[in-house]
Amino acid sequence: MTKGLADKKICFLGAGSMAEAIFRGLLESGKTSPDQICATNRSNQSRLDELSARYSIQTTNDPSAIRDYLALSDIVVLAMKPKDVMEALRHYKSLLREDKLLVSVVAGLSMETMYGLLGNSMPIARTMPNTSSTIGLGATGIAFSSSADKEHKESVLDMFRSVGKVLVIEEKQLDILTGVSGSGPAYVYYMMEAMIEGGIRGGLSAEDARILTVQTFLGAASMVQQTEEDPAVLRRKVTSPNGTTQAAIEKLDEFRFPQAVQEAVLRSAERAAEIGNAISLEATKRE
Ligand SMILES: NC(=O)C1=CN([C@@H]2O[C@H](COP(=O)(O)OP(=O)(O)OC[C@H]3O[C@@H](n4cnc5c(N)ncnc54)[C@H](O)[C@@H]3O)[C@@H](O)[C@H]2O)C=CC1
Ligand SMILES: O=C(O)[C@@H]1CCC=N1
Repeated sequence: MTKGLADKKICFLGAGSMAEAIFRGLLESGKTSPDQICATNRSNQSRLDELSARYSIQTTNDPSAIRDYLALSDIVVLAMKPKDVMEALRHYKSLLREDKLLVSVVAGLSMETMYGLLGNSMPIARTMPNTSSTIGLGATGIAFSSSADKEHKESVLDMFRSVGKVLVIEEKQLDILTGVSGSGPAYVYYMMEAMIEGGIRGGLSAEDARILTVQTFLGAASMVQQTEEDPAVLRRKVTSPNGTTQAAIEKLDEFRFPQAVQEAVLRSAERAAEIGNAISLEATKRE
């Protein structure tokens, strides 16, 4: 077990897909043991039963037990939907103090808004992981508050390195990082869905179209990673003059594929900012 997370108690506020991806990585990498982890939600008992059976962690949805776990925790991971954040931070703010570290995975939620809701300057790591963390192949962006010290940073880096690659960036870059890698897996799945459908339309069985598509994505991503070549260079190596790939790329260009993907990335970033602004506005209104 590394120094960063050794003996640290970690409480997850939210027990959904992101929370599970992170604590699964922590447990599988051996960076924490199950007794260090507690996952909580508001009311879904069967989900908590499933998680405690699968990972042997502590779970609860009882508000007073959540308070007890929070009081004992060194690290609190905010892993709920943006719409639930304001209420949760207000509800638990007396327990979220400078002696703990808050790790948020919530899209768009700024440190300024969190500090406004908490009314203190506890150390915060604002992060943006993705669901590939579930299998240790996540990509996570992290920005730290100025109150985060070396040990806090080491703990958070340890946490997210256990589920994939980590980039420490400025907070203002987190929204665009969300557009690339936070939402990114969905664009890739969308393209895979379309390729499978195209294969089926052309006469392949659904199973064969899926096998070929998955292997093509795995192979292409690994080629970029292992050869370190520019994707554009690798694309040109597939594209014989006047061949099949050129014909296909011309069709993608006809539908403005590159523009569509770029606009999607930017729109996701814009949406993250909108979500963050909406929470900030709501928080100020209710002060
Ligand atoms: N799903 C994704 O691909 C990614 C999600 N995120 C962020 O992660 C956060 C969570 O997303 P998911 O795990 O997908 O959501 P989810 O809907 O799977 O899980 C949310 C969990 O929060 C719980 N919750 C709500 N209010 C609570 C409260 N007051 N106390 C304790 N638990 C509470 C819910 O019961 C549920 O267990 C979101 O803010 C999202 O922006 C970040 C990166 C990627
Ligand atoms: O769609 C969302 O809002 C979350 C954040 C990044 C990925 N999923």
